[in-house]
Amino acid sequence: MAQPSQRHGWAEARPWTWMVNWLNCADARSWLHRLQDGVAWDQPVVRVYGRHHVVPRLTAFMAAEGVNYHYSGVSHRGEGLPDWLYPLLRRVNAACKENFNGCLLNLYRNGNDSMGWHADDEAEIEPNTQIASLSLGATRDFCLKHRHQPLREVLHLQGGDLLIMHPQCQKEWLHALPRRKRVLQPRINLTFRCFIKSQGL
Ligand SMILES: O=C(O)CCC(=O)C(=O)O
Ligand SMILES: [Fe+2]
Repeated sequence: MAQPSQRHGWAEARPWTWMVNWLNCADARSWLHRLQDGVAWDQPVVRVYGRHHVVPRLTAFMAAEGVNYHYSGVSHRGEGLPDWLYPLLRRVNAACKENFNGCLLNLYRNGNDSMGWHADDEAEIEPNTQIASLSLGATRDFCLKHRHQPLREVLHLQGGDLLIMHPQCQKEWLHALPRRKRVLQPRINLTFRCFIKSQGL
């Protein structure tokens, strides 16, 4: 019997590639600790529909000089990628066949921290490039829903998993990381992105 999605012609392949255990346990744990202790984490205030909110997680931004990135009233400026990130960046670049020049980092201190529905479709991101999302630490549910069709997915992302979001993922789908009260351990997520550099740099 055809699945409902096939009967309605919605059986196209999903626009992402999920690489489970892309980093082995030891590497995933050592990157988690290094990032937890070595990154200057911040808790920005964002403006959404004219109201100010403290984001429910900690964040950091790392990018090449000349990259400027704005979302929800928050501005980030690239100051060069740190040398210690390159061994990881080279592996992510090779897995995705991209040349990422920036990374947004999120630290979810426990299951109370979250991220709402959105797509990473800002004008500063190079069109038709992949976004690579590396998970470290606690397993969390990563939810996706199609913008126009009744399609939803939940991926249980574990420490060491690499999720490659293809360009259609931002065009046609939204994603979110909902609160999960039972999760007590921290999780770090890095999203590697190709940013358009400002003119003249
Ligand atoms: O934490 C995650 O898995 C998602 C992060 C995310 O969507 C983002 O940084 O844009
Ligand atoms: Fe995102």
